Amino acid sequence: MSESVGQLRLYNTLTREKEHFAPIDPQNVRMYVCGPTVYDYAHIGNARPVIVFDVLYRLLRHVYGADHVTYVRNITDVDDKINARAARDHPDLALNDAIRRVTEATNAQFQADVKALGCLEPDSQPRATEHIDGMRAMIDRLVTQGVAYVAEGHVLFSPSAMNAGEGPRYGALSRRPFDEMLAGARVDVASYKRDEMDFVLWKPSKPGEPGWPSPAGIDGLGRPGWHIECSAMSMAKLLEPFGGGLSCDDPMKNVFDIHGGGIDLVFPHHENEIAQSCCAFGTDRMANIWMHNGFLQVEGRKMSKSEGNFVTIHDLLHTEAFGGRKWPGEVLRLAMLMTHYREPIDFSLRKLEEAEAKISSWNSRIADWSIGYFLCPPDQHVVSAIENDLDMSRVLFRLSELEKATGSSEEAKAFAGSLALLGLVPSPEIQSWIDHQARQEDIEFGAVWDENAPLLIERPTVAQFLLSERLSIDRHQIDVAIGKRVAAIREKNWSEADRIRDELLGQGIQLKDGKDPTTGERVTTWEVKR
Ligand SMILES: Nc1ncnc2c1ncn2[C@@H]1O[C@H](COP(=O)(O)OP(=O)(O)OP(=O)(O)O)[C@@H](O)[C@H]1O
Ligand SMILES: [Zn+2]
Repeated sequence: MSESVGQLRLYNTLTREKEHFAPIDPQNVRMYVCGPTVYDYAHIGNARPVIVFDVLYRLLRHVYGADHVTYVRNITDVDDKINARAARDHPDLALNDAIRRVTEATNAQFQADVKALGCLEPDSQPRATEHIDGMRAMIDRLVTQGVAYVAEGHVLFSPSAMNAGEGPRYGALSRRPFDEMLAGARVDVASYKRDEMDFVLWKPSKPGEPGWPSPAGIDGLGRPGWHIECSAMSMAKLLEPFGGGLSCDDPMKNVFDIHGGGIDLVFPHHENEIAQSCCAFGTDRMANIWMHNGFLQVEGRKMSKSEGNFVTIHDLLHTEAFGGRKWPGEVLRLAMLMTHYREPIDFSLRKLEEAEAKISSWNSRIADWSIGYFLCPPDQHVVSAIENDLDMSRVLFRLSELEKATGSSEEAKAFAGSLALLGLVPSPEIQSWIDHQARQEDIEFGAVWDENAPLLIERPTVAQFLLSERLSIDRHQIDVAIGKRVAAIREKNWSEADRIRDELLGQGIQLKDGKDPTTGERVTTWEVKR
């Protein structure tokens, strides 16, 4: 753990205050973020929570240690929108096969998209369809407790039954008056509901639709509602392995640290998650801190599929759909991080250009300084700024100070380490992949390398940059080896001289012996073997 333990402050939607963060168990800091519903390409608005919570994840790993943080981001692979898309796109297939096609392809695309945006993989990415048993068990518990009821093959949760009890209040997170919640719920007013506010935990499936044996003694197959999915997946991944869950009545074992998502999820989704989990476990909270990112907007309106004002992450990375050109992942990432995560962002060409100018000036500074990102610890002021509810404007200010440092100074190294902490450099996996590729004879930097590696396609500047960075890390080592070889040649120890030459060649470094035109002395230079 670093010395900054205990400095972290996060804005909590539950209390509407910036709070000091104290993990329930510093050995295992637990965070859950609502992930995508996989039926279509993710748009750049969907990338905002992924990037914001990736920065928080990286910070938590820095503060508490990489092995002491569990980050779960779910994949919603059961949803009516998915069924509709599957039927439309694959009319020739049985619905369940069509659904599998849609969810697998969409999920693979999402994973590739967010990786290109520099996001680490969460520790766990549960799929709703793998946790139906947990959902059924929670639903049974809620029915037994009298806060949910069966009607016409559905199971519904009753907020008014919850509020009639002793426990936490429904509506505490969104703090909306009941009538406003009614309007905002956008729930269909179905005949089987006792109350308009009641929301679906389980619904019957028609023949041919995906379905599982139903809970609460209902005959026939059915499927879960969206909200119960997150309650069950957070239970399975953040509570059960640590002694919590439905069979445990220790309240603290059934609470985790941080729950996140976009601001649109506060109501009804998160309100409903809280209602389900708190009633099922008998706790007063589901998670201690609730964090929500603001919208990414276009001309003042939320970017969304239904508005039709969206551009996909894939299109930004790989096509010329936006601004007539492609945009590298780190530029998109920085453009997102230049605004505080709770503020709205207006997505524009100018924003991307501004981010790109910063990235290229930073990259060339680091290349000039010959510093490796991953070897340097981040600057403490940058860490403190991120710890202050991800205060990116202070981070950017500090980076602009550090950028003025001189090469190989502590500040220069702290600058490089800070960019690594922010995920603004390609990940180590990508870097080692590039190193591997660089050793292949037929690699031409600047070319399209591999259609199956979309991350690197059309990103020659990053590739070249990484190559120079890799070499700058090794440069000293190369110079030392050349010095030893010169000494061996002087002693006429040819076998040792050849051994050193071959060893370097094995690392992709080709030596060239020549003579200085004026002094006539032997000069050895080197280049990357092509
Ligand atoms: N314009 C946006 N700005 C910021 N976050 C967003 C935006 N649109 C969606 N999100 C977030 O993306 C995450 C994934 O949500 P989901 O897959 O349900 O997308 P969505 O809400 O269906 O998108 P859309 O509104 O376009 O239909 C959620 O956390 C949601 O809050
Ligand atoms: Zn959720």
